[in-house]
Amino acid sequence: MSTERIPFLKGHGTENDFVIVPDPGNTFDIPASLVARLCDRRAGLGGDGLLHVVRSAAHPEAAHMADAAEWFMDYRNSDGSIAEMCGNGVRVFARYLQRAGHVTTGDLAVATRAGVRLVHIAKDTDAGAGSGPVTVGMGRAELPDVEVAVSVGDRSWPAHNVGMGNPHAVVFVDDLDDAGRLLDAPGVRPSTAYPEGVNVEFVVDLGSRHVAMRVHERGSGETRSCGTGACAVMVAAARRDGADPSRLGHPVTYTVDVPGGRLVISERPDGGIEMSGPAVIVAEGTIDLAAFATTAELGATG
Ligand SMILES: N[C@@H](CCC[C@H](N)C(=O)O)C(=O)O
Repeated sequence: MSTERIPFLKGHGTENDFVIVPDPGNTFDIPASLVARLCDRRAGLGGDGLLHVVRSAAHPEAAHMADAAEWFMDYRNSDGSIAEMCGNGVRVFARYLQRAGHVTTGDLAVATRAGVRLVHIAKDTDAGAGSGPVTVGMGRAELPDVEVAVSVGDRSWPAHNVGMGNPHAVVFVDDLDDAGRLLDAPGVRPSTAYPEGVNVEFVVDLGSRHVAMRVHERGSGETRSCGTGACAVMVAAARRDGADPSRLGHPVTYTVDVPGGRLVISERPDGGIEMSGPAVIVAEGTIDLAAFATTAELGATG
């Protein structure tokens, strides 16, 4: 990257936090190593992931969606790896577009690696600018017919295999502490079930159609929320509870509490899933790229 200073914002959705890099023309090269440094909570800005904001027409992975969605969410996990979709991220992405004046409240389409997602930005509440919830059409869940199991230490549970554009394994446990410290990724078997890795959600019941979860995210570790994970949890809970909307013939709604807040998720009889939650921008500034170069890189350029 030749540019020495680039703009950034910081935002979160239910405390799943992101470094946002606006780059409409896709002129910045942001390699995985730089993503990891920017997301580092001690040596960088800190974040569970990075949202690279690019016009679809300017990005080779999104140009085919440019007619349907002007903007592409080029999402990266905090270790620099690429993911297909980020449910909290797409709400924060929409909030950034609103704040930057690219869109107003109402409907917009966002291109992602999982396809185009329709987003609705609600009007502000009395709480101030950017306070209205953001609702995202998350598409349909895929339910591969493969038995999977999740383990932590010497304990193991059968898991629900749910695809939300990205892969999830959902386990129902008696206590969220059963997940342990989640510093390391839980074991998931068989390894062939998730060749690209997996996000793992641990879930407890709080009441009727009300659950709480913790998550270990592929590429980011334990986070305080995962939007796609919450949708996977909703789908798994509805199947477990005999509340499959396609059988009932009406929508089903679950409240999913995460360590960083609350998400409300509905599934329609046609399988379409909608998620609502907050999206907040908390800071804006400039990144001095020289400060993120390694000693070796500085030596090579200096
Ligand atoms: N936090 C996100 C999911 C981000 C991607 C995930 N770690 C993966 O690799 O699939 C969300 O809110 O959905």
